[in-house]
Amino acid sequence: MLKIGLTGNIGSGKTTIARVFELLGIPVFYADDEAKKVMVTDQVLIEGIKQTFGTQAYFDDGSLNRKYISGIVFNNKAELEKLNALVHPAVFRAFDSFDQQHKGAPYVIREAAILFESGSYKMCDRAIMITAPLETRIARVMERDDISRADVENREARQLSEDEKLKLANDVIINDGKQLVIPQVIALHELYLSLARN
Ligand SMILES: CC(C)(COP(=O)(O)OP(=O)(O)OC[C@H]1O[C@@H](n2cnc3c(N)ncnc32)[C@H](O)[C@@H]1O)[C@@H](O)C(=O)NCCC(=O)NCCS
Ligand SMILES: Nc1ncnc2c1ncn2[C@@H]1O[C@H](COP(=O)(O)OP(=O)(O)OP(=O)(O)O)[C@@H](O)[C@H]1O
Repeated sequence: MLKIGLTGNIGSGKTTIARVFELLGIPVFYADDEAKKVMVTDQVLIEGIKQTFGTQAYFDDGSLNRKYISGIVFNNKAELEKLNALVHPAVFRAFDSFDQQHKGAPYVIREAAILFESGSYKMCDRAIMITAPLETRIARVMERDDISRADVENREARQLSEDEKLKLANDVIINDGKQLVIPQVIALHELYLSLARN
C-alpha cells in the first residue's frame, strides 16, 4: 500500500481535493482534523496544552478555544513549535493505526497543512502539492472563515513558501479556479494505481 501525502498552503483546496480522492474510493486521513480530535480527547495532551498555554486554552465544556490558541501560536514561532511538539506525536500514532485499518487499499492519502514543515512527508512514498495564487487563496479563506486578510497572511507566513514546497513535492495539482481539477486528480489516481501494482 502506497502512502501519498497531500498538502498545499492555506486555502489551496486540500480538503476539497482530498474529497475527490475519497469519491474514487481512496481512504483519506485528515491530519488537521485528527489534531483537533486528539487535542480534546487525549488527557495527557490536554494537560500538556493547559500547562503550556494556560487553562484558557479550553472552554468549560472541554472544547478547544481555537481563537485563543491561534492568537498565541500564529504570532510567535517558538509558541507554535511548542504546540507542534505536543500535538504531532499523537497525530503520527493515529496515522499508523489508520494505515493498519486500510491495508487492502492500493494507496492512502494523508492530507496535512504542514506535511513538509512537520517532516511527515518522509513517512510517505510521494507527496502532492496543491497550488493556487496567493490572492485567490486569501480571498477563499476570508470568505470561508470570515477572518481578516491579516489573519490569513499571518498563517501563510508560518508556512514554507509554495516555491520551497514545490521542490519537495513529487506531484502537483493546480487549483487556480481556471484549470480543471478533476482530470488532474484522475491522472494522479491512475499513476498511483499503476505504481501500487508494480
Ligand atoms: C492553532 C489551531 C487551534 C487553530 O485552529 P483553527 O481552526 O483556527 O485553524 P485551522 O486548524 O483550520 O488552521 C488554519 C490554517 O493554519 C495553518 N496551520 C495550522 N496548524 C499549523 C501549524 N502547526 N503550523 C503552521 N501552520 C499551521 C494551516 O494553513 C491551516 O490550514 C489549530 O490549527 C491547531 O491546533 N494547530 C496545531 C496542530 C497542528 O499542527 N495541526 C496541523 C497538522 S497536524
Ligand atoms: N477550484 C475552486 N474553485 C472555487 N472555490 C474553491 C476551489 N477550491 C477550493 N475552493 C474553496 O476555497 C476554500 C478553501 O478550500 P479548502 O478548505 O479545500 O482549502 P484548504 O487548503 O483545505 O484550506 P486550509 O489550509 O485553510 O485548511 C473552500 O471554501 C473551498 O470550497
